[in-house]
Order: sequence, then structure tokens, then C-alpha cells
Amino acid sequence: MEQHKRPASTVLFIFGGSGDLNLRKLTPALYNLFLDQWMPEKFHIAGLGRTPYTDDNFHTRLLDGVTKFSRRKDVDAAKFGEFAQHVQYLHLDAENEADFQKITDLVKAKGGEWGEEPNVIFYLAVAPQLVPDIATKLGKLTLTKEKANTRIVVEKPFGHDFKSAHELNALLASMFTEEQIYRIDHYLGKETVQNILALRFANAMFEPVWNRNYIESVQITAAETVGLEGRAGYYDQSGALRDMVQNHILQLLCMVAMEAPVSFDANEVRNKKVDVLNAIRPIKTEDVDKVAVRGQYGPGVVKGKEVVGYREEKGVAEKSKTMTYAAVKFFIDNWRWQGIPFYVRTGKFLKQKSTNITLTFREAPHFAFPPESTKTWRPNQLTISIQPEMDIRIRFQSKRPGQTMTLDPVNMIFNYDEAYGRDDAPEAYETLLLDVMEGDATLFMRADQVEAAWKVVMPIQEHWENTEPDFPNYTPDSWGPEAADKLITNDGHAWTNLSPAKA
Ligand SMILES: NC(=O)C1=CN([C@@H]2O[C@H](COP(=O)(O)OP(=O)(O)OC[C@H]3O[C@@H](n4cnc5c(N)ncnc54)[C@H](OP(=O)(O)O)[C@@H]3O)[C@@H](O)[C@H]2O)C=CC1
Ligand SMILES: O=C1O[C@H](COP(=O)(O)O)[C@@H](O)[C@H](O)[C@H]1O
Repeated sequence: MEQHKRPASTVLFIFGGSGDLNLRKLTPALYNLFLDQWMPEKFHIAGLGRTPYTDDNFHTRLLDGVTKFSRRKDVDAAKFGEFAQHVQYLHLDAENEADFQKITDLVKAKGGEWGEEPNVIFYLAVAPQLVPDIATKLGKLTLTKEKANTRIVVEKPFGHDFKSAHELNALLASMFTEEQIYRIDHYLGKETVQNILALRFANAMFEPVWNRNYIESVQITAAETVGLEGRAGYYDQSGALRDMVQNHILQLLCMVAMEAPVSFDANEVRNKKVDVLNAIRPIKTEDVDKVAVRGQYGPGVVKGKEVVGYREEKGVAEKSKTMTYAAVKFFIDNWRWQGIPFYVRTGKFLKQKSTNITLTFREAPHFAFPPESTKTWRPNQLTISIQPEMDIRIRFQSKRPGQTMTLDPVNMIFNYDEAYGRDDAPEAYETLLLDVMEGDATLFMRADQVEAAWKVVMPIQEHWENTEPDFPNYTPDSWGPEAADKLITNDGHAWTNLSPAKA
């Protein structure tokens, strides 16, 4: 195995150790880092929560999570046992300040045992309402103040709106330096998302055409086939704009639209991204209905099974106005993108799981081919398929073999599985957890980025909260409300509904 430098010794506290995120994502990621020898030589993980687990039944639960959710199948129980020796459950009620003494005690004990002061990471995998309270109590511990080796990771959603995000930033800033704060957006850890920077800035051939002179429109889709999945408590207060657009989708948009960074220094990359957010044209209240479409699913059939409409889901308010679908047309007011529409859409219970970005190019300036040769003509497109297909496709016209000049649109495809094999691709949370342990914040959101992203969506969110929607307006297993199709077809474009890659 390739030799690499491992992070310094670390004690990791997971608030929400007993919760779903730890089970599904965090522990499988940490276990994979352990298997790949990326965990520090000396590390200790404490899962925190009120549920009365013993270490043994906590380990059993985590093993179950790894078995179900890890990218690697066939978990080796003995190897997991080795990992589990570094993991404990710590009973802690976030509302009880006295319980936080257990944190200080554990850090001191590990420091004594290891003969060095460890890095201390607090991962807040809890509901957003608990974050300010936990952060405040952590801020009072002597081991947190101004110590570069102490870091706090805050899950999304970061705040509920611009105001609460701003307040949370101010609260965190009163206790931690910006370098200690890691605001996570797991899309930024996806291999295919990181590869956008490689595609754009490690190659000379794309950059000359990556602008308004050659590109006619950009679209970003994050379509899901799952519905609410029992998350009403969170989702009904949130909705698609807060849950997906404010964070994941705007981050994808930044990756596509940003200027070239001078270096991969965390702040340099984040400066370039925040420039994009600040350049997004503010949407006026009176324009929201022209540039944005919301949707909520009704009852229907998904994979042969009847499903209830969103408003009938357990825990959802009877006449809930929460949108499970959102589509928006943005413009970026800068030299590179002036006048180019960026269409984005996301939704639950859509026809296909697909996250992709498509850049549609302008027509060739002069077309010398006879009209009959171009019956199937389609514009050049570059599509970055983030998931579940992991590929990059370039569509161009090709001459069909034969004695006549007939042009066909064809795809040139770079496929990750073929090139690298999927087992080698780390999950987003592996990359991000390793980055936190290494102290690299490049893939994390800075305070100003989060606030700038909230500023972009707030006029839409507020308008939608203040007006009555016509819900439900799409059926599960469809591509969402009709109005979202019109949003793009009225401009002479069409959503790219990707099929699995074939040339
Ligand atoms: N689940 C997922 O796939 C994803 C989740 N997220 C985000 O991660 C965060 C956590 O989500 P998720 O794991 O699904 O939520 P869960 O409801 O499954 O877990 C919540 C956790 O909070 C703990 N908790 C609640 N109250 C207290 C308290 N007073 N003191 C100590 N612990 C407490 C619970 O522990 P106990 O009851 O034992 O006290 C539980 O471990 C959210 O911000 C969510 O948006 C982000 C992306 C994906
Ligand atoms: O953050 C979230 O992301 C998931 C989608 O993540 P993906 O990695 O499967 O694309 C989404 O289902 C969830 O509602 C949202 O909170």
C-alpha cells in the first residue's frame, strides 16, 4: 500500500453518536480511513448521546451501520474489532453542562496516555437547533479557546435563514477562530465534484471556451428518487430550497462558474467561490414567479409501490407549504457569465436519481453542411455526471458512416469506474473527515460563503412563504411540475434527463 503521512494524534467527539448520520456516513467513513491507514497512529473516537448504550452495544450498532452502508462490502469482523478498540460511547446530555466535564477528562486521559497533546475535534451531528447550545458549552471548556489543535465541525443546514446563519457565525466566532470552524457540505467531498476543478484548471483545452462567448446555458440537476424517508421533523421546516439549493447546488454552481484560483490554498479557492455567490443577480420579489418554480409531490406509485402524498406523510403539517421540488434560473453578473442562464433544479420522488451539470454550447458560426445532413442535429454539450453515474460526456456531431453526409450527435465519455474502479473512490465523508483531521479547510464553507448563499435564496424563500402554493403539483416518479419544464423550454432549452452513459 502507498505510504502516506497520517494526521497527528486525535480525539474525535461525535455529538449525535447515537444518531442516523453517524450510523450511515461517519462511522463507515472513519472505518474505511482506518482500513486505508489514513487514521492517525493514535486516535480515539467518542460517540456522544443520551441513549444508554454500553460500549459493546454501541459497537454492535456501528458494525451494523458499516455492514449496511459502507462502500466496501463483506466487513471483516476481526478488523472491525480492531477499529472498535478505539471507539467508546459517552453518555452526555447536551442540556446538562456538568456532562461536558467528561470531555475535558477524556482529552486529558488520552493526552497522558499518549504523552502528547492531541488534536481535538468536535463533530456536531445533531439537529441544527442544538448547535448554538452545544457550541456555547464547548466554548467554555479551557481546551477549546484559541487552540489551533481544537476544531469544530458543523453539519448542514448551517442556520435556517440568513439571519440565523449570521448569528450562528457570530456565536462561533466568539469562541473559535475561523480556522477552527469546519462547515460541512458533503457534496464538496464527492470525487466527481472535486474533479470539476481538475477538469477546468488542470487542462488548457476547456478554459478558452468556458465562458459566455461559447456557452449558451448551464444547468444543474440534483434529482432524487427517494421521498421524505421519515425526516418530517427536519424537512417540513426546511424544504428543497434550504435543504439542497442553498448549499449543495450553489456550491456546484460555484465550481462551474468560479475564476481560476492562483493556488489551492483554502482561502484562495473560497475567495473565488464567494465571488461567484456575490455576483449572482439578486432576484426581486416581483420576479420570483418568473424565474423560480416550486413543487410538492402528491400521492402516486414509486417502483411499483403506492406512496402517499407529501402532506399525508407522518409528521408533516396538514396543509404544509413546504416544497419538495425547486427550480430556479440564476444569472451571474460578471464578465465571464453575463447573460448566460444557469438553470438549477432538485426534487424528491423524481423519475431518476441523477446529479449532473450540463454546459450547452453555442452553434457553430457557419454551417456548410446540407440541411438534410443535420436532421438529428443537437448542440454540443459537456455533461459532468456527479452520481450515480460517474462520468464526463462530451456531445459533438459525427459523420455517420456511408456514402451520404449525415451527421449524428455522439458522446465521448470518460467513465470513472472504467478508469479507476469504483472501490477505489473514497466516499465524500472519508475525504472530509480526513481533511478535518489534517486541518485542511479547502472543501469547507467559510462564514461569508454560507451567508452569501443564504442571501441568494432568501428572496425566493420569503416570497414562497408569503404566498399560497398550488400544491400538490407533481406526481412521484415524474420529472416534477410542468411549470419547471416551461421555465427552461420558454428560453429554447431543455432539461438534460440523463440516461446511463453510452456512446
Ligand atoms: N442522516 C443523514 O443522512 C444526514 C444528516 N445530516 C445532518 O446531520 C445532523 C444529524 O442528523 P441525523 O443523524 O439524521 O439526526 P438523528 O435524529 O438521527 O440524530 C440526532 C442525534 O442528536 C442527539 N441528541 C439529541 N438531543 C440531544 C441532547 N440533548 N444531548 C445529546 N445528544 C442529543 C441524539 O442522541 P440521543 O437521542 O441519544 O440523545 C442523536 O444521536 C442534522 O443536522 C442533519 O441535517 C446531513 C446530511 C445527511
Ligand atoms: O444533504 C442532503 O443530501 C441528501 C442527498 O445527498 P446525496 O449525497 O445522496 O446526493 C438529501 O437526500 C437530503 O435531503 C439532504 O439533507
